[in-house]
This record gives sequence, C-alpha cells and structure tokens, in this order.
Amino acid sequence: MIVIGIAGGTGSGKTTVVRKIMEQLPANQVSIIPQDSYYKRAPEGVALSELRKMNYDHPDAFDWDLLEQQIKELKEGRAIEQPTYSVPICDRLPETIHVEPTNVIIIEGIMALYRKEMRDMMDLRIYVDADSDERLIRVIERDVVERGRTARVVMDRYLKVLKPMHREFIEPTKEFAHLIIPQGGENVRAVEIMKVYIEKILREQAKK
Ligand SMILES: Nc1ncnc2c1ncn2[C@@H]1O[C@H](COP(=O)(O)OP(=O)(O)O)[C@@H](O)[C@H]1O
Ligand SMILES: O=c1ccn([C@@H]2O[C@H](COP(=O)(O)O)[C@@H](O)[C@H]2O)c(=O)[nH]1
Repeated sequence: MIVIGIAGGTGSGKTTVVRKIMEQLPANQVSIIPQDSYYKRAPEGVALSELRKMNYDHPDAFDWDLLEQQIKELKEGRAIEQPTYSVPICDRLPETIHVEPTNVIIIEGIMALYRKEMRDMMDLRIYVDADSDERLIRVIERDVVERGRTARVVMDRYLKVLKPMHREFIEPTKEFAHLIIPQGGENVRAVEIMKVYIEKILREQAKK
C-alpha cells in the first residue's frame, strides 16, 4: 500500500489532479481521503450566518485526530467510515462513506502536508502550485456558482482570511513536497509521471 499526500492552496487544482490520476488507475485500487471531509463539527447553537464567518483556513478547523486515526486504520488494512461535510451548512453531515483499504491512498487538502504525523505516513508528497491571482479567480467562480456567495463576499474573505492563512500555513508546506506540480489540473505530463510512479510501486508490492 502507498500513501500519497496532495496539498496546495484553495483553487490550485488539487481535486482536478486527483480526478485525473483516478481516471488513469483501476478504480478499486485507489481510495481518496479529502481533507475537507474532516472539518470539525459546527459548535452547537451558532447561527449559520456566524458559522460562515469562521476561519476554515486555520489548522484548528480540522479534526486531525480523526483524520490521522482513519489513515492509520486504512494502512493497517481496516475499512473506515469516512465523515462527510457540507460547505453550504458549514457542518458535518450524518452520512458516512464506507472506504475499504486499497493499494493506493490519496490524502488531498489544503493542509495535507501540514502535520509531521501525517507527512511521516506518506510515501509521496505533492504540492500543487498556482499563482494566487489565478486561484482567486477560480475561487470566485466556484464560490459564486456552487456556494451561493457574492463575488464581494468571496473577495473580502480572500483578502482577510484566505490570503494570510495561505501565507502562514499552506505555502510553507511546499518545502515538504517531493514534487511540485505547476498548472495543477492541466499539467498532463505531471499526472502521467505520477501514474507511472504509482504503477511501479504497485508492481513492486505485488511481487512481495
Ligand atoms: N491548470 C488549470 N488551468 C485552468 N483551470 C484549472 C486548472 N486547474 C484547475 N482548474 C480549475 O480551477 C477550479 C479549481 O480547481 P480544483 O481542482 O477544484 O482546485 P482545489 O481542489 O485545489 O481547490 C476548477 O474549476 C478547475 O477546473
Ligand atoms: O465550511 C467551509 C469549509 C471550507 N471552506 C473553504 O474551502 C477551502 C478548502 O477547500 P479546497 O477544496 O481546497 O478549495 C478553504 O479555503 C476554506 O475557506 C469554506 O468556505 N467553508
């Protein structure tokens, strides 16, 4: 089994890279751990308007214990019940997703490379890079279309929260990456190289 971590700023193209890798490998060999699913539950009794103002780009926003525990479970060959999270309601949902251990586990999220405990569990660490102005444009498009926010709200949030948090907690994790992928989802050669690397490890493991 190999564990791959894919980090990078919001809108950098992480999800797209993961999707393209998935398309190249047999579905039953790869499981995905989206870090977004491990946001903490919303505190009880707080109105949605207040929840929306909270900082989701700080390490404290994540349930690291659950995330690390579930990665360990998969590594040890046990299935997990992965939590699900809804951005529109800023809270965890009651449903879980049953995830079986597979040969390849991909952990994808803005802070996938933030904690040493997680980095130590990874065989390959990747940072998806993109210019911050391009990321901002993509986040505006996504949040307006998919998350019902106004462009003004997205821009204010970007300047006040996302940008400083990115500088403090996300960008510095680039140094822990074995590979930095520029032009995220459109970088066909990077995805091809990853596919070849993953297949090589899977072949080696199959021989053991
Ligand atoms: N290299 C790229 N050029 C143009 N658009 C891209 C590129 N990579 C990703 N996108 C687009 O940007 C948006 C955000 O990408 P996504 O993969 O969801 O980013 P992340 O998971 O890092 O937030 C998506 O609409 C995606 O299609
Ligand atoms: O309730 C929430 C939880 C998260 N966010 C934002 O999502 C991005 C991280 O997701 P990507 O898929 O990497 O873009 C992060 O910047 C959070 O601010 C949110 O808006 N609301």
